[in-house]
Amino acid sequence: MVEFDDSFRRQLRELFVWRRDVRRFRSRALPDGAVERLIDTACLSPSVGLSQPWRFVIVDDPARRRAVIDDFKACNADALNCYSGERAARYATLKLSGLEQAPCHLAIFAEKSSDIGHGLGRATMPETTEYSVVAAITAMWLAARAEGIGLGWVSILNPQRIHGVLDLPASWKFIAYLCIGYPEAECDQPELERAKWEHRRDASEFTLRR
Ligand SMILES: Cc1cc2c(cc1C)N(C[C@H](O)[C@H](O)[C@H](O)COP(=O)(O)O)c1[nH]c(=O)[nH]c(=O)c1N2
Repeated sequence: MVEFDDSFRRQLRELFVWRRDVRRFRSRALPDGAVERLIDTACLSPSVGLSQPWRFVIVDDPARRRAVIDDFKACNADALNCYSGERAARYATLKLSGLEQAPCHLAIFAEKSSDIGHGLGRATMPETTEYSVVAAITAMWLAARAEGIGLGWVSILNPQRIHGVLDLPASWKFIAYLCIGYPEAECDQPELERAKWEHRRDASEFTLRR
């Protein structure tokens, strides 16, 4: 039996406060085994029916990385076109990926056709497969921060193109593309808040009782 005391709980809260979506990385490589360790921790996450639908693809190949970066640039240009006026000007100033600098690229997929878990919990809500993978990514995000490693989620990508670039089974659904490395700086405030794009709101705004 493991017990957690107040001091641990305070530290855990600080971990949540200081976890950041990181887009600015140092060039320093991650130590051998660091990514595998983060994946190992992510695999302790809950999953519907214990289906463990997460699939991790460490993207080392320079040509594939370049193709992902090109796709991000194209999608980001399209995204900019969806805004106008002051909002467009502000969007253009945002740094929305660390793909060029991050020493590690990790693509994450949900396996939609596996028998693991025997379908439990998925019959009425098949999307719980994807939810399980996102739960694992959140765990990885926090585990990384606990080691001083930064993680940035890039979703400004075309899922079909990423799937093609990485040449994976059709039953794998693209969930996330992560940049991983050592952050240039630590901060307790989201970068989008500092850039005055959006601000973190109080939990009471999103909570109601019935
Ligand atoms: C599903 C999903 C997808 C994305 C993100 C997050 C999540 C959960 N975020 C990061 C997001 O902007 C960030 O989490 C919020 O701004 C809050 O900042 P912190 O994570 O608290 O630093 C993100 N950030 C970014 O710069 N480019 C992106 O494409 C995305 N995509």
